[in-house]
Amino acid sequence: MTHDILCLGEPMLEFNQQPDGRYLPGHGGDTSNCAIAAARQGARVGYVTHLGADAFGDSFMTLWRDEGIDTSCVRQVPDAHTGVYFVTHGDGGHQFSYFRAGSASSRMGPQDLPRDALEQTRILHVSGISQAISESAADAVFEAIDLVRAAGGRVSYDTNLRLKLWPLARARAVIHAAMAQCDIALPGLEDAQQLTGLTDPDAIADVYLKLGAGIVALTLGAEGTLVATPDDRRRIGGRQVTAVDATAAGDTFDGAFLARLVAGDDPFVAARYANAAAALSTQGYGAVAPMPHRAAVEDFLSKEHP
Ligand SMILES: O=C(O)C(=O)C[C@H](O)[C@H](O)COP(=O)(O)O
Repeated sequence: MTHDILCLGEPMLEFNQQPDGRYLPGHGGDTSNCAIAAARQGARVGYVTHLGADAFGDSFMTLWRDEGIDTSCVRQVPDAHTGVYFVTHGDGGHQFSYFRAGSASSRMGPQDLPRDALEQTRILHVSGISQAISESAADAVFEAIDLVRAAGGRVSYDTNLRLKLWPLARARAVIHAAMAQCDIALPGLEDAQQLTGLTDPDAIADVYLKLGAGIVALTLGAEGTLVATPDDRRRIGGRQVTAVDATAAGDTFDGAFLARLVAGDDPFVAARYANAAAALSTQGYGAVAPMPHRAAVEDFLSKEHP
């Protein structure tokens, strides 16, 4: 199968704190979230990872199959577990606590890559988290990027800076080395401010264009997105909704944005669509459950008053 989008990284079982203190089980992991968001917009999506041969791993296989995501590049391994994380909600928004060290995904290395699938995909999507989980996973991402680009595919990269997983200096070195090989840069504003030391969104977009990306979509939270190409740049306004949980809003943006790019939209039109999808995804708890399908996004956009 030729994929429009192949995502590579670590999925994790999610336990998301509810207003009554109980934890709602679900599925998370940034690149898995992106894969599901893209599939819900109609893209042909596959996922590359290792899971534990455990009930959590089984539940991801069922989830992805239900979402129409190709799992032929996923392996369940007997000697390591599937990662887990908890989401708690406080004054500063949501927080993540991880139980992922030694997980099956973090033990992946370059030798585990599905070379044929990587050489055939139109877009490979990876992130700072895909590289932060272990040195072997970081190496696997670099190798995957080389394979995809040598075969003529494009690479998309979300910074997703997680300082619980690695220190800033190492994150900066690895993320920027990888982004120098990427076509589509998807930094979040707070991540990019820490990674570049700059505050101004336009100056940050310039950094990522200079690194080599042909499209930069810098997400600005509720303010929307700054989309920049070497020839043009525009701020695409955010959508106002009543948000209860922003977990995976960035990943939903990524998946929807990439799905619309492969469908032929220009990056500015794709960002308007993806802003709407991301806003809708904040209206319920959990990473995956509230992600909208295409019809809901179209409906929301049709009610827009510019
Ligand atoms: O932190 C990790 O390692 C995860 O993968 C857990 C989450 O599912 C994503 O981080 C959500 O990502 P955002 O879209 O940026 O909210």
